[in-house]
Parts: sequence; C-alpha cells; structure tokens
Amino acid sequence: MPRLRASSTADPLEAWAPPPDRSPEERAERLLREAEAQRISDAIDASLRAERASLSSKAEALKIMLLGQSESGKSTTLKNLQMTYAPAAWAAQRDSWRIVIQLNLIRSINTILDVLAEPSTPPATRRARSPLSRASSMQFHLDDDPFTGGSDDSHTPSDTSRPNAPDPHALLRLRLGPLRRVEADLQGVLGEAYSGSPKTAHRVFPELTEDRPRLREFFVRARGVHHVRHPSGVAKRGSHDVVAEAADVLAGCADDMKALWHDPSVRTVLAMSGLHLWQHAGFFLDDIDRITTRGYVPSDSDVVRARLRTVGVTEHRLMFEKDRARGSSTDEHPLTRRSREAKREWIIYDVGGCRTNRQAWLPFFEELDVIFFLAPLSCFDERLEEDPAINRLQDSVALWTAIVASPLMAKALIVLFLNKCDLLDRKLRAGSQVKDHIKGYGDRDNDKDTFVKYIKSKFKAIMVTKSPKQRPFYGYATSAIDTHAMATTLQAVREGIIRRHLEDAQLH
Ligand SMILES: Nc1nc2c(ncn2[C@@H]2O[C@H](COP(=O)(O)OP(=O)(O)OP(=O)(O)O)[C@@H](O)[C@H]2O)c(=O)[nH]1
Ligand SMILES: [Mg+2]
Repeated sequence: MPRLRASSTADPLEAWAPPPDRSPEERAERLLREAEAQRISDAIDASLRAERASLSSKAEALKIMLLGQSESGKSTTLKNLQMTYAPAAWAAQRDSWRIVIQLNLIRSINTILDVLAEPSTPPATRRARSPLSRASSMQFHLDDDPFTGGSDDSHTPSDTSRPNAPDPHALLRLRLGPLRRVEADLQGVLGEAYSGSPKTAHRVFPELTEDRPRLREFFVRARGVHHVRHPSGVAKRGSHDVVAEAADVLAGCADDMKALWHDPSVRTVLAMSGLHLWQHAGFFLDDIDRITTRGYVPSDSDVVRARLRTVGVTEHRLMFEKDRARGSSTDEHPLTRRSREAKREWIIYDVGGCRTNRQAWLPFFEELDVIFFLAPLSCFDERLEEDPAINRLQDSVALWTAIVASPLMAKALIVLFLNKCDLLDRKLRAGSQVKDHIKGYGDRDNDKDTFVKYIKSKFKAIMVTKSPKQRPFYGYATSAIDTHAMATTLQAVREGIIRRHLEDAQLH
C-alpha cells in the first residue's frame, strides 16, 4: 500500500509516488513487491476478460433445460445429445462411466441378496412397498391434482407366504459378501454417494418407504462423474487402489453372480417379492460377463443405460462438433445458415427431477429458450419414490401443467418427449392394464400405440388450454436408450428449433 507523504508539490500525483529506496536491498524488495502486485493485477484483468467473453458467448448460446420427474430420462437425453453432436467429448468421458456401471451391477446383486435374506413376508406386502410394483387398485384420473388428492392407496395385500425353509442360497450369499464392501468403496470414490430415497417434506406414507427391497442410488452434483471427492477412508487407500481392487473382486465373483441371477429359485423369490429388476434403472444383470472382465471398456449403450441420479442443476455446454442437422449445402438460405451458425453452442441445464429438487429450477426459468420435457410413459402403474401416494404419470401431468402454464416460461419453446416407450411396450405385453390405473382410458386398446396417442392428446390439450400465449406443440414418442432412433428424433428437434429461431429473428 503506497504511503501518503505530507509534502506539498507542484505534481499532485507525486504524493502517491513510492518512497525513495534507502538501500539496494530495499530497492530489490520493492521491485519484487511491485512485480507481484502487477502479476496479481494482470491475473485479475485476465479473469475479468475471460468472464466477459464467457458472458457474451452465454448470451449468444441457446439455453435449454431438461425438465421432468426423477428417472424420466433427462440425463439420458443429454447423453444422446453429447453422443450425436459432440462425439470427441463423448468418447473422452466414456471411461469415467465404468465405475458407475459396475456400481449399478453390484447394486442389483446386493438388492437380490437383500431380498433373499428377508424373512418370508407375504409377497404382496412387499410388492405394495415397491414403487415399481403394479398398484392394481390405485387408479387416478389424468385431471386429478396430485397435490390435493385424487389418488387411492387402498392396495390390498393377498397372502401367499414363502414357506420358511433352510436357506438354499447361504453359500452364494457368503461368497458374494465382499460385494458389500466394494459397493461402499466405489461409492466413496464417486463421492457424494447416496444410499436411500430422496428426502421429502411430505412423506405421506413413511412406512411404505422404510424397508422395501429397492435399489440403492448414487448421484452426481455437477459436471459429470469425473469430478470426484474422496471421503477419508478411501482417500487413504487411494482411489486407484480401490478401483483396481473392485475390478479384482468383480472378476472373482463373476461366476457366483451369474449363478445367482440364473438360479430359477432366485427368480421365483424375486417374482414373489414383486421386484422386476429389468424395469429398474441401471439394469446390467444380463451383461455380467462383459462388465466383470478386467479391462472392461463401457460401450455407448452401457453409458446410456447407466443410472446416476442428478442433484440440483448441472450446466453443460455443447459445441456442435459436426453439423448433422443440415449439411452446408449451397442452396441453404443465408439467413438460415446465419441463424444455425449463431446457435452453434447450446447451454444445457440438466436437473434433478425428484420433488425436493424442483425449487432449484426456478431461478433458470426466465432465461430459457427451449425446454425439453421428459414424461416417462412406462410408469403409468408406478408410484413416486419420494411420495408413494402419488402415481408417477399423474405427477408428470401435474408438472407439465405447471410448466406450460408458467408466465416465466411463456416465451420458451417446449418439446415433449413421451419417453420409455420400450418399457411401456414390454409392460403392456406382460399384461399390465392401463384402464386399471387411469380412469377414463375406458375400453381403448391396451397397446403402446393407442396409449401413446391417448396421452399425447392429453398433453397437447393441456398445453393449448393452459399456455399463457399460443405456442406450437412438439411431441415425440421416444426410447432414450435406443441411440439410433434418438439421434433421428434429436435431429428433427434441432431442425425445428433452428427454424423457430429463424422465424423469431425475422419477426424482430
Ligand atoms: N428402458 C429405458 N430406459 C431408459 C429410457 N430413458 C432412460 N432410461 C434409463 O432410466 C434411468 C434413469 O434415467 P436418467 O436419465 O438418469 O433419469 P433423470 O431424469 O436424469 O433422473 P434424475 O437425475 O433423478 O432427475 C437410466 O438408467 C436410463 O438408462 C428409456 O426410454 N427406456
Ligand atoms: Mg439426471
């Protein structure tokens, strides 16, 4: 800090001049201090310049938010976008998903072991505890407000107990015991590991969420899975050691894992407990051989199917490495090209979809250009994890209504993805009846296409009646794990966005 000297001179700035150096050491010290001060000042300038540049590029970029309930497929859609339009960045992050996929697999095995370890409880009681179970007597109307009622929780367990018998799986359970520690260790490496259901302010039926057989989950806060923290125990051993040990244990347990999964009596117990693992996120039990092989490299499909819960709001920038939406053909209108080029960067906000996360979305709403709304259709017979009184499709409809009606987002383009159509198809073929769950579905055919058409018209009607001002309706039936079909859909969506951007530009 320069010292103010009390001498009056002709030059007013002289008062701020550094004091004369009394010795060569003092001079050297002063020069050093000045150089350091300059370095800090330059660094501040550079960071301000970078911030300004980033702000202006942010202003240019198209801002998109992925919205929808938890497990609707938001992060999966983001992965599809990255895979299609930023293949180099996608390939670079592929390896970091290995540990998530291994955890997904271990989690499934440990869940099976949990179910086997349970004393024989009436299966329908356990079935009633699972949000993925078919709540046969829980029927709702699409217009019911999930926040004021309209759901019926009168599921009635029927009793056909599993007989108490000597445990035929004791040896397998013993041999697969090390997977418990591996699960804990890998969770530690991922950081922010999460085990349990999301906290909810209004847990209507807490007893239903206590001890049902369910899959443990992990979550990511921001910027993908490679930013990891190491809780103390793991940090001491080093994450590389932990990951290597996990790979060893997995390879050593592979045969027992397969034996467990393919054991018909295990399948019977799972069926009796109402746990249909193929319906669950992060299902890798049919890929044990590949995933437990040392040196396993996740495929695109593995990464897309991996489950990692998002918490809060995460920001991702997508620079279009290749322009697949349209080649640079010479007959393209110059305005179209300019518009397309102006939006070469997308800022995509991926959010945690469970109810306790939804407050965090609000601050972003006003600046959004586009909303991708994901509504999973396969969950027409499931309940919310965070509030088992509410049917998941009913929650999606309520969320959609709130989003399209919000004046904050009146200018945003909204694209609806009716997702998980593959699972929907499989469920309907397995015998689940839509009319048992949705009042008003009536005698319509119980097949995927009829149901998709019915739901699409409902969502469209809500948009038409509730939007503060007229907006176009874009609705797509999707299976986000089908990366080829999804690439085609996303291309059509991107074309639509570009067209819309162009029309807006011409209007203003
Ligand atoms: N079978 C099937 N699985 C899907 C589909 N879309 C997503 N999934 C899987 O469902 C799981 C959940 O998807 P996510 O994308 O993580 O869900 P999310 O909406 O981001 O969930 P939160 O982060 O909790 O808000 C993942 O394991 C996906 O692979 C689909 O169309 N079909
Ligand atoms: Mg997510």
